[in-house]
Amino acid sequence: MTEPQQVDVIVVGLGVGGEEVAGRLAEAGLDVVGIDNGLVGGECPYWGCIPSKMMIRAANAVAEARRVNGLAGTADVRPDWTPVARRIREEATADWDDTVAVKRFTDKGGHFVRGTGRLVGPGRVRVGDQEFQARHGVVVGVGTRPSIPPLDGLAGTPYWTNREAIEAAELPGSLLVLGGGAIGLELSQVFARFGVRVTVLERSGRVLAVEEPEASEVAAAALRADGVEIRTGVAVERVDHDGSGFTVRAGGGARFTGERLLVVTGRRAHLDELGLDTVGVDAGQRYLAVDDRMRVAGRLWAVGDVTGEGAFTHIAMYQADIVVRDLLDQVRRAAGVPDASGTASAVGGAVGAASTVGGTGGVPRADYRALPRVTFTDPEIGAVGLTEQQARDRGINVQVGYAALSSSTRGWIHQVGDGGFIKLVADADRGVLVGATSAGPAGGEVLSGLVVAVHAAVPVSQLRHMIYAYPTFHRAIQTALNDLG
Ligand SMILES: Cc1cc2nc3c(=O)[nH]c(=O)nc-3n(C[C@H](O)[C@H](O)[C@H](O)COP(=O)(O)OP(=O)(O)OC[C@H]3O[C@@H](n4cnc5c(N)ncnc54)[C@H](O)[C@@H]3O)c2cc1C
Ligand SMILES: NC(=O)c1ccc[n+]([C@@H]2O[C@H](COP(=O)([O-])OP(=O)(O)OC[C@H]3O[C@@H](n4cnc5c(N)ncnc54)[C@H](O)[C@@H]3O)[C@@H](O)[C@H]2O)c1
Repeated sequence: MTEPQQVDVIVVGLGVGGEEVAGRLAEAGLDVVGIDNGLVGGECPYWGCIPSKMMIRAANAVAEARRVNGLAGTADVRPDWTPVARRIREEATADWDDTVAVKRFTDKGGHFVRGTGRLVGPGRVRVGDQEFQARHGVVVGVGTRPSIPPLDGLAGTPYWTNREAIEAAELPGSLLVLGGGAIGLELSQVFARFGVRVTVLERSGRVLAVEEPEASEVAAAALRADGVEIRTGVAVERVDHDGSGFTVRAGGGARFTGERLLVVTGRRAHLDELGLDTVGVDAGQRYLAVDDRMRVAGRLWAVGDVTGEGAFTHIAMYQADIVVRDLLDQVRRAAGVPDASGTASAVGGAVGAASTVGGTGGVPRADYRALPRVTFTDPEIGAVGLTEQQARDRGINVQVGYAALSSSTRGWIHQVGDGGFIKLVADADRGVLVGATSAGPAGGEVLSGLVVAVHAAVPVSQLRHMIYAYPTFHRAIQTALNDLG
């Protein structure tokens, strides 16, 4: 082993969060090594958000075309998976090749190493037979991998995770989906709309169990209308594969069969692989705990899914911005620049950039009160902040307001496909919203106003006396506000 190579920053894992941090720090003039053992960009562009939303776009076009019947004449819709699979291969993933993403990073001045990075001491990372020592810090953005339940018979069968489902060039005749969470519901609806016989097997009492019960009902009803069979409260006991199909046996003698089995039962961080013990950090945690500046320990930061603060691309990006600013602030301080303003040119280079990027206004602290999330089923389920139950569990003096979209003018006009609602959760003592759900044809877009309301703690009295355009879906927010009680 040769002497470690001295660099400014080492980023382990160049997924959504890591790539953003590494790229921006390299652009700022720091000497950055970025390490990834998979594809630069991570899960989101290759097996997650982007290709799944391309599938959803296509499946929604199929569903909307079918709605011509009864609304606008007749339409004979014959879905074909070929253009969807082609688009994912050619436009989204370049056939799962990250050449462009690597170049994006190296063009910014970063140094890329393909391999598995592991901490071997404070500021030190080994990858293969190379070792790097970081002057300013190490950032860990290694994401998560599918959490596969230890079910009898499952290991060794050719089950799918999200990766095989996204890569599918041809669709099976039937599909069992283990897990009725975000991935399970989004992909089940897509495949059903393309003619696959889909059965969702969910362990808990309802699908999308982290959201409001009303959201679970809307999502389940929509999927059932697309022909998906949804079973909840299913305790899977055993999985078998006979070469041509799967059999899943569950409690009470239930038995389900399908040509393919998709296992989407959550995700898991793999902290044991990171060498955390060499820097005094507990590798037995479920996720890598961070403070509100994304710091794990001295000069060690983490970003994205591995932090357990919400497995969403927008969280990884939000955290990345904090890491970049905090790290550059540290660089500035190490260079003895007392204040961000005015002194940049005196020290030049990266420190100059640090003063600009991480400087005036200070380093923002992470605040997840108004964490938005959207499950892209049709109708979409958008949510922000606390659910009613979470608010009650925190001892908040809760008021709830509800409005069904089908009772709104726009919902009535929309007619077919108008399932959804607005639900508001208010803190009656403070007179502000602490959470909201917006389910509907454009539920994720309608959500934006509610995110502002929760984030900025806009008084309910002000929200009530705003003007809501007629006849929009978001006008149902006003109805729900008037229902608060
Ligand atoms: C099917 C699906 C759909 C999704 N849809 C959405 C959506 O619509 N909206 C949304 O906000 N989020 C969505 N997500 C979640 C989103 O993809 C993740 O939140 C996001 O990718 C997290 O980014 P990350 O940087 O934390 O990790 P990842 O994207 O997982 O990247 C981690 C990277 O680290 C690398 N790595 C791991 N260990 C090491 C190591 N030891 N050394 C070197 N490299 C390593 C991996 O190869 C990978 O490239 C979806 C996820 C899935 C699976
Ligand atoms: N639109 C989006 O933003 C989007 C889309 C997809 C994924 N994601 C992210 O990816 C994460 C992972 O998605 P996911 O759907 O894998 O996880 P999830 O945690 O959302 O859902 C997993 C589901 O599987 C169920 N389950 C667990 N073990 C089971 C078992 N043995 N049998 C039957 N059911 C079982 C759980 O009760 C849960 O309902 C999400 O939490 C989300 O943060 C986001």
